[in-house]
Amino acid sequence: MHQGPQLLVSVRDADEARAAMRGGVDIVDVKEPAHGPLGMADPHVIASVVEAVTEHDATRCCSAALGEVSDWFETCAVPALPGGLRYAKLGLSGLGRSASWCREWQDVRRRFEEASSGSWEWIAVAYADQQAADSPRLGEIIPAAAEASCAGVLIDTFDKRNGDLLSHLIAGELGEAAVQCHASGLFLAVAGRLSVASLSELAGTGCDVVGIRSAACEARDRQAAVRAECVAAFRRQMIEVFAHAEDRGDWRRQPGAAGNTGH
Ligand SMILES: O=C[C@H](O)COP(=O)(O)O
Repeated sequence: MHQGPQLLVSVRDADEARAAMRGGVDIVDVKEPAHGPLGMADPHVIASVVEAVTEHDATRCCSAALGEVSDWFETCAVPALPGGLRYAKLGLSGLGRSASWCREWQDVRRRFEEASSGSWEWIAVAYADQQAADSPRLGEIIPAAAEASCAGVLIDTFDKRNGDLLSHLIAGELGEAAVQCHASGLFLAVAGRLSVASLSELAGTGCDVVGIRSAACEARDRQAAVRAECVAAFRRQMIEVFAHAEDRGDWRRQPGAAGNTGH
């Protein structure tokens, strides 16, 4: 059994979730890619993915993208999330110059919690292309995530047309982020147009979760459907590359082992 990072695959519906599970995904992330980097799927779709995952294999878990915090400013009501989610995440784009982004993030998190009967843990999201996203900096988000009792931090890219994660942050910066996250009881997930070619650089960073959508789809087109063969091929490479780099990082921490619980 491999002990490297867990593999997260973003899926848009239950069919894609089943394909990702055939390919060996660990964390099934529900996201509508047509609605942006953290596009929220319809709550009924989220519920059907949770059901498909629970039926298939209870050892896998689900996360959901809930859009950007700013998406919910003008909306009176946020939708109720279905039960069975392990993690949820909200983006912070557009809040880079807001002195009150932490409070705005907290307010939207609270609204989702109050609207829903189930519970989950939060993942804070830092965009590697922080200027394009106009989001708070990674260095501000990690302590805020710890303060908010998040389970982890995801570093992703905002503009999916402009480079991958490693074109915005070098492996050393990801390694520093992993050290800071782990010191605060948070796991570190990384994503952003990652491919098998990214794996050797990621292997020394200490990341706990590797997230993909593009690499899980035919021809790396993130709007296309997730294919089991693409997920399986990525997973095989991930296990191999991380096994060879065993002594280079502290990647043995897994989501769920964090000191923080609840939200
Ligand atoms: O959370 C993971 C993202 O959905 C990754 O998507 P991407 O590989 O297309 O950047």
